[in-house]
Amino acid sequence: MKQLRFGVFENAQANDSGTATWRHKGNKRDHFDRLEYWQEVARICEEGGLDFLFLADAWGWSEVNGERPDICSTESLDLPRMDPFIVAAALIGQTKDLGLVVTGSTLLEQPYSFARRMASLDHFSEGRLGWNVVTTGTAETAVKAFGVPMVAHDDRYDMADEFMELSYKLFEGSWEPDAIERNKDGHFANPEKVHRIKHKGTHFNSDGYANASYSPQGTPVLFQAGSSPRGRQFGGTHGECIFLGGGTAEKLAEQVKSIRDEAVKAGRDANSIKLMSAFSCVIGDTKEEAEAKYKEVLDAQNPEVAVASYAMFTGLDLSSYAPETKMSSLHTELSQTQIARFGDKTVADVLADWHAHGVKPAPLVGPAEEIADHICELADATDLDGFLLTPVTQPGSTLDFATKVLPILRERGYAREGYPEATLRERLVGTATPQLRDDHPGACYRAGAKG
Ligand SMILES: Cc1cc2nc3c(=O)[nH]c(=O)nc-3n(C[C@H](O)[C@H](O)[C@H](O)COP(=O)(O)O)c2cc1C
Repeated sequence: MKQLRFGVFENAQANDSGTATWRHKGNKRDHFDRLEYWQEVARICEEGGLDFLFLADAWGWSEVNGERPDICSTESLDLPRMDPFIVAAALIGQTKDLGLVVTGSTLLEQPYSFARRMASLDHFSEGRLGWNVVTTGTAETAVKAFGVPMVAHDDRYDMADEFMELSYKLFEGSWEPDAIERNKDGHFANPEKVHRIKHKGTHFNSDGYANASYSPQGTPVLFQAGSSPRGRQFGGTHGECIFLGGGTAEKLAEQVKSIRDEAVKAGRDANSIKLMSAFSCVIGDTKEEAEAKYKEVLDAQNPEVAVASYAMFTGLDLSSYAPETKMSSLHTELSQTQIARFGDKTVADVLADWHAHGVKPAPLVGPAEEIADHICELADATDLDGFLLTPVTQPGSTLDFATKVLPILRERGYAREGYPEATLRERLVGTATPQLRDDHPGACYRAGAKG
């Protein structure tokens, strides 16, 4: 039996993942732009002993035939959003142990300034920062908004590899961990321990000194969730904690193995990567109560959201097809996964499915014991290291999980008691020190960067 890790998926916007549950009377997510909302979520996470709060993010928005449908505004489907870095910064002083994971795009950020922002958060949080590395799937609208050239899918991962290389130089190689002496009778920093880094690449150039000094973890804990073959290869090379989108035990076990195999190919220990599956739940004292609770969530959602949101991923307007049309007869040049994954289902089945949970995994609906059983069985059958709760409503979903399911998992030995005195990396990845493991590709850039 493994002691599992647990995180909560959040997004600084009113809805996420293709659903729009903001109208539900108990859901406070529509106040995502108020600090009190985030303070409450963070407090629940920390009191519940969760490992981290994960702040997803995306740039851009989805369009159908070059337009943003009005329902995207009336139901707040992609916009507006808040900056996850600012949310994390605002929560550092409110929390003591909770890990804070921010999403940063290798397509749209500038590595040099990005490294300073990350180091600042890692310093202030005393080593509780994680970086979810994304190449930005919503690239087309995002690049137009940023006024930068479009980069094709696999090339975005090549660009991400180079972004990582330069980031490692800045995080690991410019300032040695003990460069700062802060000695009023001597030096502030030892010049022999501050190194110039040089990087001349295909996408990025940099020549100079990192703007911020070595932070408690050096490189923040690296999270990733790419699922394409190139995405898995990237994750196996750089990721320390990888999210899977959920699914059956069989599918998850296959994905876990494939990512561990990628790690080995990259010269890393297979178990140095922690694999966490997204999951969702609605909890009641009885099955009937949980089902009634879930029905309230579904009833609060405008059914047209499913049509608009599905069209965003595929460009297809499912309302224009007969309900009994087989999904296998449709075609898109956008996300083909969003057709293929429904196999032989009909248009009516898919709209019902999408209305219920969008791209999130279908929630487990039932009493806390049943949810805990499912988590334990999945962990035993798959070699997963943990789970990422994708809430249905907030902060209710997190509160229910933290106060009803986690105590059962603790009793059974699947979840740890309390927080150890450790950085996020030591706690989550199980490293002996706060820094990257020696077999991680970033470790070779420590002190005295390569040119
Ligand atoms: C749990 C989870 C969280 C994710 N969070 C984000 C995110 O915050 N921002 C983002 O652009 N993509 C996010 N993704 C998507 C992945 O990072 C990735 O872009 C997507 O799986 C497509 O990868 P691929 O092109 O390699 O298949 C997430 C995926 C999962 C499963």
